[in-house]
Amino acid sequence: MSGVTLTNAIKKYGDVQVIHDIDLQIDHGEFCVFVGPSGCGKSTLLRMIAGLEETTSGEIRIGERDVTRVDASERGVAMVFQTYALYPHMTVEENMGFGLKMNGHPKAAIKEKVSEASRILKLDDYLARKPKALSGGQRQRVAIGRAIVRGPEVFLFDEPLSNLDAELRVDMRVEIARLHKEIGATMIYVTHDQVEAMTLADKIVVLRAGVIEQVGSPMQLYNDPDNKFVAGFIGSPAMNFLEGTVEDRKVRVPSLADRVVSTDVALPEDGSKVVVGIRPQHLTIAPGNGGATLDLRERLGGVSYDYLIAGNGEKLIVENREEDTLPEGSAVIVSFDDKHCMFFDAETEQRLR
Ligand SMILES: Nc1ncnc2c1ncn2[C@@H]1O[C@H](COP(=O)(O)OP(=O)(O)OP(=O)(O)O)[C@@H](O)[C@H]1O
Repeated sequence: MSGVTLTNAIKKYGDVQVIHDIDLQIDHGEFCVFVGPSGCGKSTLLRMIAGLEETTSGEIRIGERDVTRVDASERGVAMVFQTYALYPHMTVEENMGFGLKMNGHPKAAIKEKVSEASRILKLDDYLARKPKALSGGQRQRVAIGRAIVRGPEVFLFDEPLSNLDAELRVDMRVEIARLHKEIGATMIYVTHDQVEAMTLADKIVVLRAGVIEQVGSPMQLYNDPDNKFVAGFIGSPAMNFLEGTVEDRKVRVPSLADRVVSTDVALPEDGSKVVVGIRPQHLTIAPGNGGATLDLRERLGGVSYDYLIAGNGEKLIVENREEDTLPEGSAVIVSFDDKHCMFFDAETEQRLR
């Protein structure tokens, strides 16, 4: 069994602490995705697991082994980076087998491992080519192949798709999901793309400023975020947030013409400020004086996104599946079912439950 366990993991660069006391359990065979905004420490945490960054204190285990002070090459992990760094003068086959060759593996064993990886990644037709004769997506597949032939217990991916164009990213995302299904190894994947996180992960770890904000399955984080940060980060387009005031155990939303929202969550005392969160697909608009204006409509085909400006300047996005002809600049009434609202403490940003 080769899950990964972090206990009180801390990373400091000099006096600057960038990873704070991380406790995390990644189960054997799990696809775990680290997400978070730029600079939150995703890559650092991955590199600590890989052994490419020293862990200042705390413990990292792979399966039963404490690998905290173990050399990267001895950890049983293989890493795939954003830049694939293939050897330009070697063929695909030689690139994939190179690591094994350097470790003195017999030729026949290397050939067998490379052909197995090539089968999984559908690279059979390209084995004799040099990297320059491959597309970006094919090159990244070779880089993944290089990781597979090493037979690691844990695969680590550091934003492997961010150099690819949008269409290829989607294809490669599907390939990586398929690869995980086929080989069933533990995989840890870093991205700042929440769509990648949602579609690939069994478990998402949301990081902010070196701290775990929440861990859970994609739908757990989407349906039941612990705080405003996670609620705003998971889901696309992002959840809308509006200022509200508690009154008589309800919430009044000034920017939507003082719409009053009922809820059975535990609200703070009257007069307190709260943040009301509601997802774009739970809002509908109709012409009328409801305190908001349709600023811009973005048509994507089957769906449109309506960008509204509500009273006091708050912005809202509404997902619209109708063929609506309402002109931009119209005054609109925004409707929603109260049960779809979430509430957050305005100070701590924690979810009110
Ligand atoms: N060698 C270093 N010395 C000092 N600080 C560093 C060093 N490497 C990284 N950091 C800092 O650690 C923090 C986390 O960086 P990291 O690269 O892990 O973030 P990230 O979430 O992967 O960001 P991105 O998505 O932009 O790659 C950042 O604030 C960064 O400036």
